[in-house]
Amino acid sequence: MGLTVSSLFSSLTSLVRWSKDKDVRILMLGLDSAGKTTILYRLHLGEVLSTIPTIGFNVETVEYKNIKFQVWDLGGQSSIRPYWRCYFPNTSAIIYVIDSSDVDRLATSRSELLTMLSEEELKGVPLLVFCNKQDMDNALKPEKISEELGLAGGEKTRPWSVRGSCALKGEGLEDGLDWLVNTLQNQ
Ligand SMILES: Nc1nc2c(ncn2[C@@H]2O[C@H](COP(=O)(O)OP(=O)(O)OP(=O)(O)O)[C@@H](O)[C@H]2O)c(=O)[nH]1
Ligand SMILES: [Mg+2]
Repeated sequence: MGLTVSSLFSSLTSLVRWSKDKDVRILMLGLDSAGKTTILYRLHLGEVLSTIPTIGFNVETVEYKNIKFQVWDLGGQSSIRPYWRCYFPNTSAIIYVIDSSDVDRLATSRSELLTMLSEEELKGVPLLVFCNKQDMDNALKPEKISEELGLAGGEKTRPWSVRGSCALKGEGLEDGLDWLVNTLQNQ
């Protein structure tokens, strides 16, 4: 019993130390109009803001379960994508956002994702994919997008998860963050 209490205390202590000391820097990437900025402000303010295309980046602190995430939301237009790499150093986790209804650009989104994952600076960094806009009639299901991305066959160097979300309704976002918190804490 004594041992159990002491090991519980020690895990709690390490959890507190982890959340205080660790600079949890999250990069949120994906093609233009995927919903990144909408997700950022949904998480930061708890509401949906009207957005314009991001030229450059937005950065906000998102506090979730006593952990402060510094979330960097980068513009996704093709002319801006080459600058994503400037933000790669010291990244704790990547959130990659896909517009599930943008079927025509899924291949482009996959190719941008795979290019990014091949970067040395992001080696082993956990990846959370949000298949956003699940409210749209033509949205592909997360399972289908996951299959198209092909991570199950090829990505063995990092923890990853592909999940559905609807930023407008706030659905799926907390489940995704829960996965991220658990993954980071178990690293
Ligand atoms: N139907 C639906 N629309 C969404 C959802 N999330 C975002 N949108 C809309 O998609 C559009 C683009 O959203 P943004 O958040 O600006 O997209 P972004 O990924 O930041 O785009 P860039 O800044 O250009 O890279 C906006 O009109 C949002 O209201 C969603 O879950 N469902
Ligand atoms: Mg944006």
